[in-house]
Amino acid sequence: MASPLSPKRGLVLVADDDPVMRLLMREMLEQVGLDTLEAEDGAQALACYRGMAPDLVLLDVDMPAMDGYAVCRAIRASETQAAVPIIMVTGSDDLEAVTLAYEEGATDFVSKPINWPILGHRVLYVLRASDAIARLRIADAQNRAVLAAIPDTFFRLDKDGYYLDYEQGHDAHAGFASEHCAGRHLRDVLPHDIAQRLLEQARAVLEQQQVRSVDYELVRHDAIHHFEARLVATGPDEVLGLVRDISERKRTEEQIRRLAYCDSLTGIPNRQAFLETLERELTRSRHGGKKFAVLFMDLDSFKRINDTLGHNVGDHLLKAVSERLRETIRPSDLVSRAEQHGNNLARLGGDEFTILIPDLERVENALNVAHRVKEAMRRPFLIEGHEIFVTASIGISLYPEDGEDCNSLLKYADTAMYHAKNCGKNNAKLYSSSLTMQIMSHVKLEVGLRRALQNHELYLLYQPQIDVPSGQIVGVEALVRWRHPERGIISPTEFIPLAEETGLIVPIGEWVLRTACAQARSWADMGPQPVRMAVNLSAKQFKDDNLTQVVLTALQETGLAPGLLELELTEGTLMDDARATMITLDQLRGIGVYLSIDDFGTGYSSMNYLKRFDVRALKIDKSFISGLPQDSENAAITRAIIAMAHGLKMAVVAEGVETDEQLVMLEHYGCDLAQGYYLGHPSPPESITLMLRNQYALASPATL
Ligand SMILES: Nc1nc2c(ncn2[C@@H]2O[C@@H]3COP(=O)(O)O[C@H]4[C@@H](O)[C@H](n5cnc6c(=O)[nH]c(N)nc65)O[C@@H]4COP(=O)(O)O[C@H]3[C@H]2O)c(=O)[nH]1
Repeated sequence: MASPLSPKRGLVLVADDDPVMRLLMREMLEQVGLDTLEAEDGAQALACYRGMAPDLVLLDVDMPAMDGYAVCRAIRASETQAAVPIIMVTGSDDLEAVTLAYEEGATDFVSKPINWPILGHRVLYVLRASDAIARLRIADAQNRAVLAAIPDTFFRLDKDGYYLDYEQGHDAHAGFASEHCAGRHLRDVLPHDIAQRLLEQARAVLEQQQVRSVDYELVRHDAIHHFEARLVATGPDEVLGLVRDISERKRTEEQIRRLAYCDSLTGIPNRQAFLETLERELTRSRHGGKKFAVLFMDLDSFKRINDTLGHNVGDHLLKAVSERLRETIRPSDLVSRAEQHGNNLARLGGDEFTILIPDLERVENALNVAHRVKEAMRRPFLIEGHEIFVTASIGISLYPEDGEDCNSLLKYADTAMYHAKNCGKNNAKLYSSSLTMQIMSHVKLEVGLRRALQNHELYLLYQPQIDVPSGQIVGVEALVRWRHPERGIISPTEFIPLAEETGLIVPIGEWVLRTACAQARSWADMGPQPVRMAVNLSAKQFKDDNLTQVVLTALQETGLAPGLLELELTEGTLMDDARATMITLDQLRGIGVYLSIDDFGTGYSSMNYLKRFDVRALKIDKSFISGLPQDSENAAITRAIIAMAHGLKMAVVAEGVETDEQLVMLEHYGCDLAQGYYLGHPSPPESITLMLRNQYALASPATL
């Protein structure tokens, strides 16, 4: 009966000169399912072995002519591959025979007298063991082949971190010599921190029986090499490590990272890189209870430069800007950690740049950086022979005050930047939640303003202008108001800038002009001395190519004499683009309208310009009048302006006259006209009609 232990049956050569022994042996072996062959002497045994290739040889030591030892030796000598198991049958307790048998290459022995019942099992066991050894040999050969084929260095470690062995890989630069490591501790071979990490991971590998890897860097032959050690448990207390030089892979990864994270034009980090830096900073600051700021910078006139000087110059400018920013944000107040430095600055796209200021102790630090950036941008850029002047608008958001996540912080810095732009460019503004409210209401106001004209929500008030010596009303200024359906009356100081920004000033201005001209015409028809109608023109209106035509049409449609229309311009409007201004002024003068300068004294106040522009009158800003008569400085300025204007044959209007004393003083200085609450508030047309009626009645009662 076959033994349940036997994995496979086989062919056994039984060699013995005693036929009884051979018979018994064969009987026992066939009992356990083995096939047998027999040989009656050594020579026959050898021939049989060569001819039949048995799986096992049972060999009696004492045989005539060629004994068992000689046969064993001959078999072993002829073997090229796996060794066939040979069991020698020796005399009882013949230690010398046993020793000799092993020396000749025997696998096992049985001694006489043979324990027949167990012989078959013994043979089966040896067959199985030799089978296992053969398999092990194959596996070992395969392992060696694999290890020889891969370039990695490999080693074995015990659980305490001692190298059991160490086999250097193909790249001799990468590893250590075998004798340098075998028997030594990781710490004696590698820098302490790397050894520690390897040891920790090796222990984890033993605990969890999972493959783990550790990346580390070593300076080898004056160059930094990156290595990856993969650790795998090969027993309960033993770890196999495969070490590969991954420097090339790291370089490729770095190259890919650079391509994915760098702005190709300027070489600084791009939006993606910045967002990731921001994310890391957020986590760091959250844990460390720290603050940081995000600066959002936009160049004020980049589009103009691109359009006028071409994209090539635009690209060069962006490069130069990023370089200058890099220099500007280098000082230590900006950079908390060296490796962070490069990523603190980024180009989000177009002319938008961002800067991260970590470890912010005071908000002022962020403002200081913004200030430095602004100053750096103001220095002219020399690009392809062009001297280019740019300014920057900067918005700042703060963590944690303004937001708790990257997108919000970036969005708020952007919002603050727009606010800075709206506040006159070349500005830096902090974001505050009230700013969002402000912007929201700004947007709502804009939507409302677009409807205001159609819905007849705009109307004009008129403020009288008095001839100082005579006290007569000689003119009125038209001042627009907006009756908002929900908010009530809105001042022009609030909605005119918005109208300018959105371009709505052009249709609104046109409406004001037509309405005012029509009103002036109806007053002109009322009496002998017609009053002049002053209308404010904002800068945008003045630049509108259609302005002259609009003025002409308003005059023609209403039939108002051009000399009765006064257009008030501010100094800023006139100075903006001198050449274009001269042309428009010439055209307006050609029509015959009266031109004056509003808010004089608050801007450039240049006499040269006044001469060149050749306007008929100037209005002294009310800020100079309000201090009179006590403020001696303002008094001196007012007197000087009046004298200068008269020298240029210009009439002078004083704005904001609120008291009798002011009027007396202005009269004393020779001021021509005055306007202000003391003389009349901005009023509805009916009130002015009444005033004019009274005036005409007093002058000539017969006309009433
Ligand atoms: N404190 C004080 N203020 C006085 C006194 N007398 C008059 N004012 C105010 O001073 C402003 C004078 O107008 P502005 O300098 O042309 O300044 C105007 C003008 O620049 C602009 N604006 C008004 N209407 C129009 C318009 O139809 N078109 C354009 N483009 N701008 C306009 O809005 C500005 C403000 O207009 P308002 O709010 O009507 O304010 C008016 C007027 O109400 C006084 O005695 N004391």
